[in-house]
Amino acid sequence: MQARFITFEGGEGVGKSTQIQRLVANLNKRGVEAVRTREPGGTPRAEAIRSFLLQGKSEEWGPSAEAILFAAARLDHVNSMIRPNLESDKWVLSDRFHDSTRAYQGLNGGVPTKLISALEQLALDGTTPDMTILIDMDPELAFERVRKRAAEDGLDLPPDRYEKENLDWHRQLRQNFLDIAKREHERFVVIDGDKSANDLETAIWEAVENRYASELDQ
Ligand SMILES: Nc1ncnc2c1ncn2[C@@H]1O[C@H](COP(=O)(O)OP(=O)(O)OP(=O)(O)O)[C@@H](O)[C@H]1O
Ligand SMILES: Cc1cn([C@H]2C[C@H](O)[C@@H](COP(=O)(O)O)O2)c(=O)[nH]c1=O
Repeated sequence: MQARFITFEGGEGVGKSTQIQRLVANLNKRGVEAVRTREPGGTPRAEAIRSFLLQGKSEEWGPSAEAILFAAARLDHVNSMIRPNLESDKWVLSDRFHDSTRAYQGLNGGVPTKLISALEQLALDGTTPDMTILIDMDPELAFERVRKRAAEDGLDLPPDRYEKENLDWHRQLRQNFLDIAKREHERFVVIDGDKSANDLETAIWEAVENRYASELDQ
């Protein structure tokens, strides 16, 4: 069976982490070895860059430098984690990947497409996702979920680098992802995130099963 590389994308709090865990479990039930990872991060070196970026320490450097840092983390992630797992026939599911750089640093941050494309070429070097699941939802509703989670966990954490941007910024971000998905409609599946976690799980499983029916039947 050919190993597949699936990425999850979308704004803050739309349910990516929840659904990626469920998809790994569903694939495992079908006898598929699947591993879960995230960006920025997924390797010790990339996690170090994640802390620096999400604590906002890079903000004063500007969006182009931040895009370069996300790409540096991605280069290590692809070379040390994603590609080796795919080569040993494991499916890799990543919570965010290069479309986040396009949407956050490129389309919202104003980083020129030429730089974004050059960084993609450098970091991915041909390791492009086979399928991208975009969980699309109103950012206001998604932030309600994030606030509820923080209240339930008794946490009073400061918002991270991008959570603190205003609602218009996040509405534009949502549109950016939808525009990317429209341009690359063969790779993307857009799922409405405004449903229960169980209904979302079913919709995502149907999309994956539909696309890889012959492989999952082996
Ligand atoms: N379908 C859903 N309905 C209601 N709440 C949900 C749903 N899916 C996830 N949640 C809750 O919403 C919060 C955010 O979910 P999750 O962490 O999966 O989102 P995320 O997209 O990975 O977030 P982030 O971008 O902040 O990492 C969590 O508290 C989670 O339990
Ligand atoms: C990969 C990637 C991520 N980001 C942003 C998006 C989020 O605000 C954070 C990651 O946090 P999460 O809770 O794990 O979703 O980083 C970005 O701006 N550019 C990127 O390439």
